[in-house]
Amino acid sequence: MTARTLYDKLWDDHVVHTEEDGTAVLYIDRHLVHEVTSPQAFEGLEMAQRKVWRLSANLAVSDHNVPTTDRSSGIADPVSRLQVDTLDANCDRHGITQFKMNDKRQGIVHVIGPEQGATLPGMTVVCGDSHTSTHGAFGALAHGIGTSEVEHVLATQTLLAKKAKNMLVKVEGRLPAGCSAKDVVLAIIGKIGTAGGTGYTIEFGGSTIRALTMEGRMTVCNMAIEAGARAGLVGVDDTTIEYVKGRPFSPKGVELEHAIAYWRGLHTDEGAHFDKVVEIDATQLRPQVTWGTSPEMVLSIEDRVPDPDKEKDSVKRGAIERALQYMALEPNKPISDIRIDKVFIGSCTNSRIEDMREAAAVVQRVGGRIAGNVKLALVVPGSGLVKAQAEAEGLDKVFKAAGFEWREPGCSMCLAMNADRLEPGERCASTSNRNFEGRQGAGGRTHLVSPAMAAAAAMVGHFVDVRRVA
Ligand SMILES: CC(C)[C@H](C(=O)O)[C@@H](O)C(=O)O
Ligand code: SF4
Repeated sequence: MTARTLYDKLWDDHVVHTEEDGTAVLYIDRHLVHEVTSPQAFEGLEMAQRKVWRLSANLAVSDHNVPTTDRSSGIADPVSRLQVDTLDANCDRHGITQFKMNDKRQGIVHVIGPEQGATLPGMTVVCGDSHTSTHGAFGALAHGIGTSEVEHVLATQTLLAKKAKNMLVKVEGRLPAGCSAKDVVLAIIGKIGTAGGTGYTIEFGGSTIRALTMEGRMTVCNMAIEAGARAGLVGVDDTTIEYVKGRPFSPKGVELEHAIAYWRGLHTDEGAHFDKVVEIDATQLRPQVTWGTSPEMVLSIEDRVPDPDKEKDSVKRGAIERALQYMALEPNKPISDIRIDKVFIGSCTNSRIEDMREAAAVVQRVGGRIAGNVKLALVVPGSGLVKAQAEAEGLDKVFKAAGFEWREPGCSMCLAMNADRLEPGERCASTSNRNFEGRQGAGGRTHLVSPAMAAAAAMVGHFVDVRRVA
């Protein structure tokens, strides 16, 4: 048999039918649903008088529009309230399992899927959300879909798809102190660009990736979409299997044994062909900070803001100039001199328990309170269960004592769809995944960093090499 990549295997195991032009019908194992991209899908289903094809494949949660402050009196904003109420009503009507806003298991869809064992190796996982790539960390074929596709999946449990090409991003070596999975993925995007993965499914491999925890692998796959690839993947190993075992939705007993036997084969065969291979030396990494308005505009904490005059390519020069203007940065300014107004530790990239621990450890190490110029520092756990775990470990106390706000789970300040946002001109150190103009609020300026770097910036008031703070 010819050697196959992990992507080839996942694809082959889910294809129901392929047309001559390559369009395939893929079977979908898990459909995650949130309030933003599902209302029209349910409406379409009802207009066609269809039922949900396989109820148990669906799991729903509201995350983008939920408030992160006290929820006892509901949602103040009428638009957000309508979105959340609509999802509740749709799930109730169809009998779809949903974690409602005040359920302890509620959280960001990409955090709760894996946490519940609803995301499993070998699955096809879709959701009307581009960061569905996160779930590829489990050796699952996972990607975002549009609202009309959400309706298609609800109605048929299948999706029309065309196979992408295979790309391998191989990261080798031990991560230096102060660097984490976030720095790895920012560096990858810095190298290949936001279009580098377009048309590919990216498998992340190499010793650095193997050494990452499942949470770290999720952080990397989460941002595959920012590298242009709809899906990111990591092969299954003991780390994967250990993480998956014993979760509410995972198989048990003999079913688990059968599943593990299958999962063990979910890696790329020796000698399989990749259409593109990129190699990264992790030992050379430094903590990363984005300076511009695209995730590829990224440098290390030891660098300076780029100088457009040094760029020969006029298109690139124009892009740098525009980004610097929006970000209100002067060329050649040391990244470590950039002062910030707000800090956001959260989002589906970095809101799991290890992220909370990493940030709290820095806060504790530096000691004292957040810097005077930092108006607001938010810590938003990715789910109610992450929040409870963090509280059991006393992390909330560490944050609160230092002046951070400890919030309820949701997308929060990752994007301006709820009450948490930047005001025009404000500058934020954020652990999220997108730094586009206005992403965190009209006129807001976003710098993407790791949880450790965000915590360090909060304490010092400007970006700082986390290896240098106390
Ligand atoms: C609202 C949703 C459709 C969107 C996405 O697809 O990713 C959001 O989650 C984001 O991060 O921009
Ligand atoms: S946390 Fe941010 S990136 Fe993730 S799903 Fe929510 S809005 Fe999208």
